[in-house]
Amino acid sequence: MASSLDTSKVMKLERYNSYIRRVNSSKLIAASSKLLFRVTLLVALLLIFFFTINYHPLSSENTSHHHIHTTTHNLLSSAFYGGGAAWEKQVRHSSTPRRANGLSVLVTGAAGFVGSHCSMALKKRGDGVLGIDNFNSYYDPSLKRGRQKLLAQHEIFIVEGDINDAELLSKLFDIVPFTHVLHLAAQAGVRYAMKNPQSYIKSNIAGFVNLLETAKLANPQPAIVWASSSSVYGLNTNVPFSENHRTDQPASLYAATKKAGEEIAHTYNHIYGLSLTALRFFTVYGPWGRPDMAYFFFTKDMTQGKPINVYVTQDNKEVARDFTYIDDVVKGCLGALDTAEKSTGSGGKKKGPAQLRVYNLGNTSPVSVKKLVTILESLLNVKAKKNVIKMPRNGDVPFTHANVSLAYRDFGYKPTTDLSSGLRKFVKWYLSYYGIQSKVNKELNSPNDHSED
Ligand SMILES: O=C(O)[C@H]1O[C@H](OP(=O)(O)OP(=O)(O)OC[C@H]2O[C@@H](n3ccc(=O)[nH]c3=O)[C@H](O)[C@@H]2O)[C@H](O)[C@@H](O)[C@@H]1O
Repeated sequence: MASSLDTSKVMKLERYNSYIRRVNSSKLIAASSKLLFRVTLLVALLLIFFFTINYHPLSSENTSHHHIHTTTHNLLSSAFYGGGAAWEKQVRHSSTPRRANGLSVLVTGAAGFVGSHCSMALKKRGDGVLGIDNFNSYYDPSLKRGRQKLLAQHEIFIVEGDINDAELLSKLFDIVPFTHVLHLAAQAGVRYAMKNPQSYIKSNIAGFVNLLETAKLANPQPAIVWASSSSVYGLNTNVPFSENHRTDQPASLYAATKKAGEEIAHTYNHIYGLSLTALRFFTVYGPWGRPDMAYFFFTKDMTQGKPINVYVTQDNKEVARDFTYIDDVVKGCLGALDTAEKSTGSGGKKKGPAQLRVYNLGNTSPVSVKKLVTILESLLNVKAKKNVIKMPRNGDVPFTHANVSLAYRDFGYKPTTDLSSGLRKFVKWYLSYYGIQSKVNKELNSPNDHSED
């Protein structure tokens, strides 16, 4: 009896245990399917989110949107980037020349100062122009958006992207057989290099190499004209600066990266047969200029009654620059593009020697910073609050002065705008762009001034 009672107890206990196991396992299944559902939902939402913000905007004017766009673009692969039939159509339309034997030019840094002016000039004469720009915030991106808007009115499309994005670059070269690249995208500014050295390495060295890597593989290989800088002359005291003077004493990291660019250009020309032309720009100024440059922020500070720092050398001598007006520089860039010979390589292989050139694009008549301020005082009709201080040891050189005979010989480069006339055009643009009604000198609107800027 006792044993049959025990047996039934054991059976009951087993049934109970098995019931508990069933309940537990169905609970477990329910819980894990809930979890699975939530994870799937989350992944789907994330995918939708990334896809939406990475979809290439066709004519985005929205800066905050762009900020998210570039940030996420850095996180994700460029597989999501650009693309789409409408986007490709714009790329093709913008880069197609409208004249016989017109060039098809990829302009890097097209929303920049020199880039936007050159893009317009090329388009006006019937060449095809496609821009690329990352719209970074080194200086007020709304000015870059303003230039983008102007370019869009002339049917020039700017792809929003970085020259470090190899996939994007090769995609552009797959779509368009560019004849030329005008490479102006860079981290500019001499003094900022002490604050953010890495940005110079990223844009001026890594970005340039990335572009050259893409160009060497392209078929046809384009001819490349790119922006070097007068700063490569560094501490050279031999004046005026000629292309054969020494450039091995850079005074700033900025100058060193531009000099490195010139050496890298030599390598790609030598190994892959790329046609490469470096243009050493001398302190370019004018309408739609860069707000980080002295003439620009002096104008801003002077109109707001703020003091400005006017540098002198350690031994109290005046600091001077060979200030060069934008229209002259644009003519130089177009001249260099027009005389650039074809690259000789294909599919990454050199087929013969190719052109390798370096030119100064300056104004040939240096003006002191003190004089620059006097001109601005007269144009703005205000007295500057000047702090005359010794030039901080931050990469600046005491003076620059270009010899441009080589550019004159090879493509007729001849600067025609003196600093007063150029600054008049700049100030006129500045006051109108920023909507400043001021007690500005009536002379600004002199009848001789037919500027379109
Ligand atoms: O030609 C070049 O290679 C370079 O020209 C400019 O560099 P920089 O000539 O130094 O031009 P600014 O920064 O506008 O300075 C112009 C002059 O004003 C002086 N300065 C600058 C700032 C300031 O507060 N006070 C002042 O007196 C500088 O020492 C310099 O002599 C550009 O900023 C560089 O990107 C370019 O590569």
